[in-house]
Amino acid sequence: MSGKLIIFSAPSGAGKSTLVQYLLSCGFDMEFSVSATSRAPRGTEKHGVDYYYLTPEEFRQKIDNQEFLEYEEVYQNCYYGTLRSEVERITSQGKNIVFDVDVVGGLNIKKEFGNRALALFIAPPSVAELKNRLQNRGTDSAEMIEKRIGKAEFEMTFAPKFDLVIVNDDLSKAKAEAERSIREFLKL
Ligand SMILES: Nc1ncnc2c1ncn2[C@@H]1O[C@H](COP(=O)(O)OP(=O)(O)OP(=O)(O)O)[C@@H](O)[C@H]1O
Ligand SMILES: Nc1nc2c(ncn2[C@@H]2O[C@H](COP(=O)(O)O)[C@@H](O)[C@H]2O)c(=O)[nH]1
Repeated sequence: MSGKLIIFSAPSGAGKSTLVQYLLSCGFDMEFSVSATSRAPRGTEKHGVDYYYLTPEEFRQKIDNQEFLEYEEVYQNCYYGTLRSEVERITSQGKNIVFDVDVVGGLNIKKEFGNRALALFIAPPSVAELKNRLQNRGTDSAEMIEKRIGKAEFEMTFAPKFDLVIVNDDLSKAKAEAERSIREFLKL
């Protein structure tokens, strides 16, 4: 028994978490892949629900033990990665798995799983709007927002490598498009 993989990647602030949370409420037979990170929990985030929170040393130890399917040092000394054990835990039960990962991580998962994975790129309507969204979200310092925006311009160049690009301008249209593409991929 093995489930399928659905990957959401986007520059930070484009709205992938918003779309993933919506899709998880739609009744699809799929579970969220909880990533590991060495960043500190924000607000009400919980260990094992939003992320597995590790120290940078613990994270590097797992890299050395080859426990990651993919990982990135997304910002300096701030790692994010997908544990092989998480993917195995979910897909071995025949359940589909949904990922919310950065652009390079998403392409690495797609490369490993080929047609068993659907890779969706969520694009913002513009970089200016991306900055607005990060500022309005209120979770990051001005310095961190600048880092995220700097990375976004590079990440946008990877959009053509994905199976589908969804422009998240009107949120309800983006939700409908994501839902439709997943139904088609899962043949529902
Ligand atoms: N279509 C939209 N129009 C306006 N605001 C939006 C839209 N989609 C999402 N947002 C808002 O933009 C902000 C960023 O969205 P979200 O946190 O989902 O982005 P993300 O891509 O998951 O970012 P990160 O990678 O940093 O976790 C949130 O405050 C969210 O409510
Ligand atoms: N390559 C990976 N990137 C990941 C993973 N989990 C999350 N992320 C990405 O990191 C940034 C920042 O996230 P935040 O929670 O600090 O806002 C964002 O783009 C995430 O998608 C992962 O397992 N691998």
